Amino acid sequence: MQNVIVFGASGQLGNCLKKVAGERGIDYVHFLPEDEANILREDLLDIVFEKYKPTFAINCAAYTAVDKAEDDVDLARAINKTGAVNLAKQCKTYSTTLVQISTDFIFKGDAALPRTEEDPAEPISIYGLTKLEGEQAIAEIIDEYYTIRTSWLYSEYGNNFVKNMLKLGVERDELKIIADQVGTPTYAIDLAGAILDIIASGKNAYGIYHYSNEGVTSWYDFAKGIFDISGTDVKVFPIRTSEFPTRAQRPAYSVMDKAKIKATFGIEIPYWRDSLEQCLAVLASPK
Ligand SMILES: NC(=O)C1=CN([C@@H]2O[C@H](COP(=O)(O)OP(=O)(O)OC[C@H]3O[C@@H](n4cnc5c(N)ncnc54)[C@H](OP(=O)(O)O)[C@@H]3O)[C@@H](O)[C@H]2O)C=CC1
Ligand SMILES: Cc1cn([C@H]2C[C@H](O)[C@@H](COP(=O)(O)OP(=O)(O)O[C@H]3O[C@@H](C)C(=O)[C@@H](O)[C@H]3O)O2)c(=O)[nH]c1=O
Repeated sequence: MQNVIVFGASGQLGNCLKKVAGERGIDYVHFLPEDEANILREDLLDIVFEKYKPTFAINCAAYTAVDKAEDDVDLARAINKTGAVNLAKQCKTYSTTLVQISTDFIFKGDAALPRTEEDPAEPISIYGLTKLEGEQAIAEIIDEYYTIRTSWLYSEYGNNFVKNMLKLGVERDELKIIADQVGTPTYAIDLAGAILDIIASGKNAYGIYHYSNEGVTSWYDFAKGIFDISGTDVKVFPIRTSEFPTRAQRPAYSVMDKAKIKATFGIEIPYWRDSLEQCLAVLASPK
């Protein structure tokens, strides 16, 4: 019998896991509030692991403010690396499998082919670096882990590019969006479903996996898709990265190869625009 605990439950992915688990009638996943399960508080983790003795722990907790992380290195590293270490140590004690969520931003982004799990990581931001440090620390402590790298997450919950565009689209007459950063958006609801599938599979195929929606796009085309589907009337202009300076550098190309997760777990992945339509329909529906 599975017994699963979720850290970072009030974030975007945590909320999506809650929604999908509810829709599937899964009652063995426990969503832990941060005051009960701060991943930097080893005393609280001792209590939580002793209480649940979980088969799986899903780590959705992270420092995700990419630009802010450049000036907030210690906190980003504490949450993204030390937090992961703390969870891995508990998982070792309780024979728990850790599901760690990581990012396409561990890649440099100078390749022209979808990145596989074996491709070298070379982060160009503090966020990407600290997420990679978290991945590597987990692998040094335990063998029984799934590290799932995903990209460009969005959903009806939390702060994300889709909700930001919908807001800016009504506030402004025109927007300039970077067209030379290419990747794949991921509907966090789809990712949540995949995580629950992996747990339910009963397979012990531990290691690193890539998961995003299918397809390839730029932030510019993603924004165009959001405005087309939602019927938002705003002019959108494609620009180069150099025309939109940000504190952190972002990979120019971060498309991920998903062959491994599809072959290992038989997971079917929706095309990014189909999932975007679903999310926008949810956002447009009466609350
Ligand atoms: N968002 C994205 O575009 C992408 C995200 N990812 C990865 O996916 C995962 C989920 O991201 P997402 O849900 O979007 O992120 P969010 O920022 O929405 O959620 C992260 C959650 O972690 C919580 N948290 C922060 N510090 C701690 C702590 N010490 N203990 C417990 N909880 C803490 C945050 O709480 P609070 O808000 O109070 O700080 C927040 O609720 C992360 O690992 C992220 O790196 C990967 C690719 C893309
Ligand atoms: C608001 C805005 C953004 N942009 C660009 C900046 C950036 O290159 C891109 C996306 O900006 P955001 O700040 O929304 O996204 P960002 O926070 O960089 O998204 C990343 O978050 C982390 C957590 C991840 O792990 C990544 O996979 C990725 O999703 O859009 C424009 O070109 N014009 C605009 O008006």
